[in-house]
Amino acid sequence: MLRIAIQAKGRLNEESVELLAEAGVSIEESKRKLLTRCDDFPLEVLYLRDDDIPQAVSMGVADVGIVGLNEVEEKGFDVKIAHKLGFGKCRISLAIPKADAYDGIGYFNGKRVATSYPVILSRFFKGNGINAEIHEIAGSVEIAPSVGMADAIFDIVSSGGTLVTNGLKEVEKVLFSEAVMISNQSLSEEKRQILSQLLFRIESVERSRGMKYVLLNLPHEKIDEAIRILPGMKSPTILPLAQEGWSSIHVVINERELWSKIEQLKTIGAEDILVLSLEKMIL
Ligand SMILES: Nc1ncnc2c1ncn2[C@@H]1O[C@H](COP(=O)(O)OP(=O)(O)OP(=O)(O)O)[C@@H](O)[C@H]1O
Ligand SMILES: O=P(O)(O)OC[C@H]1O[C@H](OP(=O)(O)OP(=O)(O)O)[C@H](O)[C@@H]1O
Ligand SMILES: [Mg+2]
Repeated sequence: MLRIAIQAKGRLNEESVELLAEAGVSIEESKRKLLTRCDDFPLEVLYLRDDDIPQAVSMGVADVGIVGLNEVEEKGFDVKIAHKLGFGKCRISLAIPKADAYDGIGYFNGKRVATSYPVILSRFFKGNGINAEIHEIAGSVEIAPSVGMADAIFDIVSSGGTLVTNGLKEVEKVLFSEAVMISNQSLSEEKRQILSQLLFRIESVERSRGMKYVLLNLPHEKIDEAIRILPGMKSPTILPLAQEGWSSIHVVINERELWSKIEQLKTIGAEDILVLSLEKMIL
């Protein structure tokens, strides 16, 4: 049995639960306690505050965890980053009052900077030879300059909307973060195997993201041209249709290229085109 810690509530909770469900590991909402066993996979789910996940994993209270890279860096516990998960993307940035002129990082010398990430910030300042005063606050960091609590801030930015609302501008992007799967450094062989099974499932889900399954009908003599339009992809499946002289082609296409490929296929005579979502790609 592997024990995974995920955020109890907040920004990463929903997507963590969803990812596990897509990997065939379902947690019944009705059964939800702080520690829940999954029915269909040897996994126990422990719900924690995100701040506590790195320590729980490093101590072995949980074997693995889903948490923002920012928390892993800030807390500094010895854990392994087993997989980047691609959601909860944000950055931690330095921001200053909009009206201030910014002429480089020397701006911060002698300034008071409010943040919930003092470790990452002091490492950054140290690395850049900046001597600033760091004020640790737990939340509502963006309000600090306008109430005179600080001259600048160091906090999470995603759309940048919160900064604009508070009359601030982003001047240095210090850390790019996303949700990551962390693991304890010394998992037993059995737990390591469950984790690699879980990661295999997660990778199959990730691979299918943005991919579409396309079916279309085409005259036999156009098949070579169709294959040329679809280079770089695994060879398409070609099945004869009951109608003489026609085939059905099945192919997986990246959503980004979908319309341009379909337009090209139509010009060579493709008909009856069906585009389906792909749930999983297991290689
Ligand atoms: N605006 C955002 N856009 C994208 N990701 C974000 C954003 N804000 C935070 N995150 C990511 O989501 C994580 C959790 O954010 P959340 O605001 O839920 O944390 P919290 O308030 O500290 O929660 P908790 O109650 O668990 O301590 C952050 O550590 C960060 O990795
Ligand atoms: O650049 P933006 O898209 O505006 O996002 C950034 C904001 O998002 C987070 O706060 P959240 O909304 O989670 O509220 P919180 O202060 O309760 O954490 C973070 O602390 C920033 O304040
Ligand atoms: Mg927190």
